Amino acid sequence: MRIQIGLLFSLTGTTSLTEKGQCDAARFAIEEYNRASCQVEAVIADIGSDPRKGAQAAEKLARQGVRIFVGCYTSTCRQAILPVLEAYHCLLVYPTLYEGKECHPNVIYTGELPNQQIHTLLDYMTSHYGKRVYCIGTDYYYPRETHRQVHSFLTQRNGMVVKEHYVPFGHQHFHDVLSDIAEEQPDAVFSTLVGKSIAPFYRDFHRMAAPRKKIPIFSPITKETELAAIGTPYRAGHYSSASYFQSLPGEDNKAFIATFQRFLGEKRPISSVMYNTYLGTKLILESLLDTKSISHRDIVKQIKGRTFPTVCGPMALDTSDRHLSRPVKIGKSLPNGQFEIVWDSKRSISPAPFLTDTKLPGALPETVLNGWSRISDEALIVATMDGLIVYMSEQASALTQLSPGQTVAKNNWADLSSRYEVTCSEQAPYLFYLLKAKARATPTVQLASPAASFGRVRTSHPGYQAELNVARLAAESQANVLILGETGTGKEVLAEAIHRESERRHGPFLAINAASLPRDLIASELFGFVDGAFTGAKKGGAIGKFEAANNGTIFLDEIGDMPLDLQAVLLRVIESRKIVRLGDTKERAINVRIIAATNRNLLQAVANGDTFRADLFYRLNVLSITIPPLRERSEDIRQLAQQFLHDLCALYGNGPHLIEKAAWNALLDYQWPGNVRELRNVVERAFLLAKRAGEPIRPEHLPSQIREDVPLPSASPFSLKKLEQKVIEEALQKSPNVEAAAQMLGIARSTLYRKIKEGTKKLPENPAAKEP
Ligand SMILES: Nc1ncnc2c1ncn2[C@@H]1O[C@H](COP(=O)(O)OP(=O)(O)OP(=O)(O)O)[C@@H](O)[C@H]1O
Repeated sequence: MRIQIGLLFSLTGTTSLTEKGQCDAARFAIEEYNRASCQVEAVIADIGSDPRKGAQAAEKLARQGVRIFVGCYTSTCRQAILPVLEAYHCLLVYPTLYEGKECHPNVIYTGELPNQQIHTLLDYMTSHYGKRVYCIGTDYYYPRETHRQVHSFLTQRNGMVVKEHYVPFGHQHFHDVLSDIAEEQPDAVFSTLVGKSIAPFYRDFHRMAAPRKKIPIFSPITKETELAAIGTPYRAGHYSSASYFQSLPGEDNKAFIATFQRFLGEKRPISSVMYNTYLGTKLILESLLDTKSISHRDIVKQIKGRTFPTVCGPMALDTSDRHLSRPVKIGKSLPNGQFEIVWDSKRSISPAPFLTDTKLPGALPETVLNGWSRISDEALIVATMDGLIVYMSEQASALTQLSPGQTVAKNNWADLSSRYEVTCSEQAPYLFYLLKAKARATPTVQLASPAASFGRVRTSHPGYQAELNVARLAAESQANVLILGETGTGKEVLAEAIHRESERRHGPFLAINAASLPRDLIASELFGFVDGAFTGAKKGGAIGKFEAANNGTIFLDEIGDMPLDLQAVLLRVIESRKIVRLGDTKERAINVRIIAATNRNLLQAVANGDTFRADLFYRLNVLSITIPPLRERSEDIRQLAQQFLHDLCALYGNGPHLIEKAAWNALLDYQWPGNVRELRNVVERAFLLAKRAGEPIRPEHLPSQIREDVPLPSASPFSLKKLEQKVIEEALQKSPNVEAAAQMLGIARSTLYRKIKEGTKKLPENPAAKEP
């Protein structure tokens, strides 16, 4: 059996500097394999740093029968080829470090995740250099998302991102940025520049910023390949982190370098992305030997859960997802273009693709994180229940040798108490330790409660709590915000909470829904119009929502449905902070913060390149918050239902206060396609029925789809959709018109129309189920 493996790399284009090495590494792994059994052919496609080309190349190869791919460097490129992988049942080995938040069934990820690479690098940076950091990156998803995590990490440690700056792909002129860095004098620079921008930035940085103060650059991307392009004397004294460095000691690494360089025909540097590509390709090839199958399911089944030796130490493909647990090192760059290892995790760090914002399992109160050192002399350490230190006040850092990110075993805490007076308070999911040098008396300290509150939005779901941390940051900043979440999850409620907690709280909060407005009216609604601007325009004209929201916040709901031409206008407004009314030429300055929301996969739309503009996406996505669907936060169903019941009792003066156990079970089992909106409607309906009967809420007061809801048989991604289809179908059948069906489902009419249009369900034959 002759097997073809598609190598999707950019041999030309702005990121070719790094990707050429990755392509060589995959070829090397294949050549090594073929030496034993000559069965595999590498089919190379140059995707020219262009995601669309990547998708086209993948599709062409898939049509020719290729089922295994290795490749992609940028996340945008990976995202672009996912639909091809799904359509043709292919597997992709994605060998590049990335921002996480993904676990696609057709992908194996062999690059480092932020919890392995970024958090370790930031820990080192903050403990050795300081917490005032200047971020610079190339303008696309990975740098923006990574800087968001840097921001979140630093804020939790009383640090800050002093400024964030982005440049387009291939940008090579850094004079302005470097003057800015020289002015700001941060403790460190964090760079996510990629490709051709790296060498000019490091060179100019050396010339301009460095002489005043030794400011190091920390970058997850700048490795041996890039250092070679930077050259001497510009490349020494900066930091990176990864599992692999060429300078790793050990005979096995020496042998690997020697054979790889022989294959390359030159003494070219070897970097971690190259090693991760070699490793990923090798894993697939070894599995092929055993399974003799090119089915992505068989290959993954074969590799999952296995531990295998590497020159960096043992690694294993996690059984629950598709990322590697791995040891991580931090390297400091040397004049010769290699790294000196300055820190070594000495153990495998498990992958946490969905724990990218923070290591915290839940939200710690801001008061503790930001204010402790200012308001108290006590040394405070906060650790998770299994001993991972997630926060240390300045006093605690001064008093002990410990640092955040370290795990302290239970008996070692006891050891500390021989040197300090230690008071421990357990408030799950955290342990709070107060330390004092032994000679001093211990005053009683009231620890702040770790429960978080953000206006009406309360949650016990750890993932959502972490997202609410970002929402709090958003409230403190002027940045644009993008809220992602299914319909009815509370995007508008959260947007309003951010507004209410921000400096703009005394200004207006105006919401506009792009999907519910006729296309022709969106522009006039947003920007206003002058007399005679269009046929039928109101006499005297009108101001638009942007002007009306001046000094406040505008909430643009369903932004994913905004027509492309209007997206261009919106982008101009965001950049210039000026609007022009329709039919007018005069520019008017506005001071409005934009919070946008969508329940669509905008990134996919950006990757496809035809429905949403990438530049607008990145403008809006300065801070993005994802609200998990209600079915994933069952802990909130109870809390929200109780809150709604309480509100209803207060509103009606009396009524049932109790929900019977059987009714609770039905509520907790149900999948809530309409999310919080649906829950609120269901509780209100049940409240009124039970009130009339003078009873507590029982199952018979709940709608039939909830009483009869059968738990999903498995975590199949398709069953949920089917369930949703069933619910929509039933609602349409039972309702006299679409409006009533939408009400029954607890979703907006526009949302129901969209779902019908998406092919979720065709309008039924029932002639009654039509528009009124
Ligand atoms: N945390 C909350 N507390 C109380 N009510 C909530 C909460 N979140 C959502 N709701 C209720 O759910 C309804 C839907 O919320 P919202 O309109 O904010 O959702 P959405 O995600 O913007 O929906 P859509 O995508 O359909 O526009 C609201 O009317 C509100 O009453």
